[in-house]
Amino acid sequence: MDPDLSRPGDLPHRAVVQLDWRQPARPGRSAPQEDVVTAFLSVENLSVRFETKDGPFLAVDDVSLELARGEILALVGESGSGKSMTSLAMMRLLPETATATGDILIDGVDVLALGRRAMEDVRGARVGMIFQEPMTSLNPVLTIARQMTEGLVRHRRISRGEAAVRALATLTDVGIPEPDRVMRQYPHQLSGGMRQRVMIAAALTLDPGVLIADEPTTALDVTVQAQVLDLLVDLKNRLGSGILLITHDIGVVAETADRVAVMRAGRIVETGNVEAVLSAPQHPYTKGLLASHLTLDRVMTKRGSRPPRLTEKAGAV
Ligand SMILES: Nc1ncnc2c1ncn2[C@@H]1O[C@H](COP(=O)(O)OP(=O)(O)OP(=O)(O)O)[C@@H](O)[C@H]1O
Repeated sequence: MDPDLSRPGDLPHRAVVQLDWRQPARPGRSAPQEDVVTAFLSVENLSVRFETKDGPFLAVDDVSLELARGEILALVGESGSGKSMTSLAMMRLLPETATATGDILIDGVDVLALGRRAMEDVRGARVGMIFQEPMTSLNPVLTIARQMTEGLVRHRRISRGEAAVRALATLTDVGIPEPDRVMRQYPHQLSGGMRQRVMIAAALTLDPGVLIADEPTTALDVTVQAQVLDLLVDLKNRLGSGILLITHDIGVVAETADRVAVMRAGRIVETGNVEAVLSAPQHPYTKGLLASHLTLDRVMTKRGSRPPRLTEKAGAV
């Protein structure tokens, strides 16, 4: 599908070139121009506060992060550290008792300032979301075809027939064998791994710049987990998707991510390139996370021994 270049959200990430604002032009010199990896998603000083009977509680405390297209940023931390609240705030899907403050820019759009209808357009079209358990996101009484084409018909105003062609192509993109047959099936007729692939395909149909994947493999068995993670890396490389990968598993970070932000008690305590953070963690909490998982050698060995690419696999899950 050709991108609609009139919409900033459809610009291929490689085309993003901007003046480097960090180096203002001096008299007599032309302003330096260079390729800058522009953040598609930018979060600044985000806090999420709950009013509880014991008083206010900050589930997310002054979090800042950026994500460009074509990279995977892992947000890692133990249960309760605030990962999900951070991502739900980005999608404006927080519980009603929560209040978010700060700045969240998605493709230049100030998410916290949007009205409800405008936010519905951002969801799906600019940011796709994948959850841990696809059955909670897929509608059990609708065929896969119906669920895959709904967003396209609504957001892109194309016919059901055109939407079906696009849906079929996206199912093929995520490595689903016999996509024609899968289109006619219901979620319960698919394996867990296949459902997660369908979920990823559904999130991709509108060609969003960013995918938020909240523990996308936790509910899957180990072999299928590796295949789904491999798929995310493949999508990043092939389609240039930016992926925010939320996980409690440092092994998943080592396997998949380019950069990592380590979260603890609502705050980001350490951030950097994965190799740098995993081989020389600075914060005691990061050291603890690593120690409680695998020895460092094993984590880094895992990263070096990525499973074969999707296209080389004999059978998809
Ligand atoms: N409705 C709520 N009211 C009050 N506190 C809440 C509510 N929902 C979540 N919290 C608290 O917010 C904090 C952050 O929760 P969050 O779900 O973001 O953590 P997490 O890192 O995603 O954990 P997990 O991996 O278990 O999902 C936790 O301490 C949690 O107890």
